[in-house]
Amino acid sequence: MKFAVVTFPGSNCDQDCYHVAHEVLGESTDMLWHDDTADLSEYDCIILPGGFSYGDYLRTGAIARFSPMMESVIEYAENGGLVIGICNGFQILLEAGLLPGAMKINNSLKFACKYIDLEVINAETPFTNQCSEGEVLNVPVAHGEGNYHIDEAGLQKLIDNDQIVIKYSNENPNGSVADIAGICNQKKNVFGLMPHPERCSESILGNGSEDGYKIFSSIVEYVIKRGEKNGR
Ligand SMILES: NC(=O)CC[C@H](N)C(=O)O
Repeated sequence: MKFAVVTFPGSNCDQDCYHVAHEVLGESTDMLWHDDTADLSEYDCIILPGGFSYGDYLRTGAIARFSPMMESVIEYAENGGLVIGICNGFQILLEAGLLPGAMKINNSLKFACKYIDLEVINAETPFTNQCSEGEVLNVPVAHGEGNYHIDEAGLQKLIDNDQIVIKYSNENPNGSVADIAGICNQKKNVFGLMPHPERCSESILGNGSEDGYKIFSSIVEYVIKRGEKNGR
């Protein structure tokens, strides 16, 4: 399969995502630059990485959302392409309107940087099929603006459509509504999460968790199965 990672000015997890996709998973992976547009149809999954795009000015993701490459990503997502936005990538997906809701500054007004337990709520998405429902994953968070907000009607929609993919388990590090750590769109092809699975996808890092690998291997598994179904 083929991944692409988009780099924005201020991205700081793009190389980590590339490393996991290319080195750890062993999949073909391209780096794309925010200021280009591209026909993304050759890719099986686009990764919007974490970081501080445009210095987090205005609101996180609010400027990056207008990058030319995001026009291509929006078109790709609307055609059913897989998109995963990690941390700042999630913030960009919200600003781009590919996912519902908005991000506020953490309730603590402090940057939260720690390992945290997550509960898998929906294990039937392209991004979580290697997990089981209720499984707890230990994955680091690192953000100042991860306080996910959505109004009551919006939250009910997320619940009704099984769009809440992962929740904070023991501790909510930012005050997000309903302990939400990651959501997908209604069609389940766009996924945004605040925690960083690319930071815990291999044992050599020595941090005791490789749980992030399950998110990336879910994507590979989904693409393989989809290919088999389509006779590819
Ligand atoms: N690790 C990141 O992606 C940083 C997230 C973000 N820009 C924040 O601090 O909220």
